[in-house]
Amino acid sequence: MQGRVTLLEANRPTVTTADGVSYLCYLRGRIKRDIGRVLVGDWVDFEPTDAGEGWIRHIYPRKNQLLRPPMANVEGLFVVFSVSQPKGSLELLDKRLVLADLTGLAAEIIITKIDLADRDVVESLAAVYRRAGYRVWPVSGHTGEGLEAWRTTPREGIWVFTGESGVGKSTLLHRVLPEEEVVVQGLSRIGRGQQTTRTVRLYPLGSFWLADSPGYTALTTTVTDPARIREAFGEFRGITCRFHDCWHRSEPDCGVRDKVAQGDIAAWRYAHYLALLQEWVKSY
Ligand SMILES: Nc1nc2c(ncn2[C@@H]2O[C@H](COP(=O)(O)OP(=O)(O)OP(=O)(O)O)[C@@H](O)[C@H]2O)c(=O)[nH]1
Ligand SMILES: [Zn+2]
Repeated sequence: MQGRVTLLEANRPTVTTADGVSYLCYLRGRIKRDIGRVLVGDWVDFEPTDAGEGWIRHIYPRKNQLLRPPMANVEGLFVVFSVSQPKGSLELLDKRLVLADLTGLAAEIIITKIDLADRDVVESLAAVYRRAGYRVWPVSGHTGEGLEAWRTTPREGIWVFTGESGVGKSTLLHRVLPEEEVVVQGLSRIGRGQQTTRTVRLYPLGSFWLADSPGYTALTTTVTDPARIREAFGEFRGITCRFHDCWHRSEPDCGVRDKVAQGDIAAWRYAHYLALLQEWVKSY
């Protein structure tokens, strides 16, 4: 049978099939040797036992892999942002969005705590990111406003919350997942070594899977091609510059800089673009 690893607890994967049945599985020694450890998100073939458990026989190749939380085959990130209490950093937001893009992950932006925020501020922020090509969801984890539209939008695969501490990620999780099923995140020791790993569980949420991963999502990349960073700023697309390969830095007749000067492109987005170029592409 085929299924997806939806939980890894004490080194034992739980595999869930397309019809929603879960099997607590074992990993054969040979697979451990050949593939290493199984990750939440892995697609596997397994052999069910009479006792309702299963033996994993095969792990399918992974499309991608996150280090923290340790997961495979992630489709996208919900980058959670708050304009007040705490006021989020737009620099970190842009960095996360670009890193997601470079890692091959989709990204959508959730602006939460809108019950505490100035609506005009939320709307103008949303407009900037929609212009850059993102789906933006203004919501409140407290009143529930906006959550239905976000949750019921069709998506595929596994989605993970990410964002700064205290922004309201766990509040959103508790709001959309069935109360009795949400396990409090714990630290569990895995293997013989000293490393500790947080468990992640996947929940089906309409058309997609939501991971109840803890706050921090580690994304790292080594960019050698600065064009990838330029492409990650969707609002630059379709703008004409004198040079078709313009970096929008100090080149003459740069359409992007004109748009920034006119206020059509947010000055902070442009500033973050320049900063990221500098930070990641040292030789540039
Ligand atoms: N008014 C209001 N408060 C919220 C909202 N969402 C979360 N909070 C509050 O903000 C605080 C932090 O929320 P959490 O959900 O714990 O934030 P988190 O992102 O999971 O935080 P970390 O675990 O540190 O990463 C809590 O006191 C919540 O009650 C919201 O939509 N409106
Ligand atoms: Zn330009």
